[in-house]
Amino acid sequence: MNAIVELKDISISFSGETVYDRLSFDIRDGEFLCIVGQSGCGKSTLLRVIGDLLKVDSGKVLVGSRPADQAWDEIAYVFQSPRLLPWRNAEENVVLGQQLRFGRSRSRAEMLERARSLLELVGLGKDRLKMPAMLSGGERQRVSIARALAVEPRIILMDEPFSALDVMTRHRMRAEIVDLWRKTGKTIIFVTHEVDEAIELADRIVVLSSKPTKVRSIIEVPQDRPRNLEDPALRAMHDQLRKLIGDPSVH
Ligand SMILES: Nc1ncnc2c1ncn2[C@@H]1O[C@H](COP(=O)(O)OP(=O)(O)OP(=O)(O)O)[C@@H](O)[C@H]1O
Repeated sequence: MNAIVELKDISISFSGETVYDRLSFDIRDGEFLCIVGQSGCGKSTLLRVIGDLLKVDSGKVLVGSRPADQAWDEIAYVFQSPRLLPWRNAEENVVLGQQLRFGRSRSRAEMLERARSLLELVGLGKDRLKMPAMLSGGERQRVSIARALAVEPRIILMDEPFSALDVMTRHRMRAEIVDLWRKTGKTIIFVTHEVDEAIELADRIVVLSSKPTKVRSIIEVPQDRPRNLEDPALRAMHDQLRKLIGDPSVH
C-alpha cells in the first residue's frame, strides 16, 4: 500500500527540551492508524506536525507526496472537544467548515446539501437544525466528524475524540467511526491513551517511546472487526502494548 504520510527523521525541541529525536515512520493510504504512548511523549504534537500547525526543526514531513505546508487541503481535524459555534445549528456548523476551506468556490446550496447528507451519514439527519446546546456530547462529536468529512480530506486527524464521552457513548462511537472509515475510505490517524481503544480500532498501532521520542514499535492488528477484546490474542496484545508503553496511567 502507498504511503500517504511520510515522516523522515523529524526532530523537535521546545525550549531546549528534545521531544522528537529523528522520528520516522510512514502512514499507509486508507489505513486506520492509532498512536499510543506515555503522557507528554508527543502524540498530539505529531498531529500538529502532520497538519502543518507546527514546523519541525529538522527532517521531512510529506503528505500525499507533498511537503506538509502545501498539503493542508488533504487534512481535517477532530479534536477532543467538538469546538462547535454555539450560535449556529448543526448543519450551519458543518457549512462553516466548508466556507472556511472552500470560500466562494462552492455555492451555499452545495455546502448545505453536503452538510445535510453528512449529518444523515453520522446519524443526525433529524437533528440537523438543533443548536449545539440541544445535542448530547456524542451527537456534538458526530457533528464535528461530519464537519471534518465535509471538506473532503483524504486524511482525518483525531486527537482523543471520544475521551470526554461517557463509557456507553464512547463504545458506540468507536463502532460508528469504524463504519464511517469503511464507507468513506479515508485515512484516519487517531491518538488515544487507551490501549483497548487502539486495539479495537486500528489496522496498525504506533507505540511511541517516552522523550526524546522515537517509534518503539509498530503493531499490526490483523483481526476482523468488530473485535472481541476478550479474544486471547487481543488480550496478549493488550499486555504487550502496556509493557511497551511502560506507563501505569495508560489503560
Ligand atoms: N507549544 C509548546 N511549547 C512548549 N512545549 C510544548 C508545546 N507543545 C507541546 N509541548 C511539550 O511537548 C511534549 C509533547 O506534548 P503533546 O501534547 O504532544 O503530548 P501527548 O503525548 O499528546 O500528551 P498527553 O497524552 O498528555 O495528551 C510535552 O512535554 C509538552 O509539554
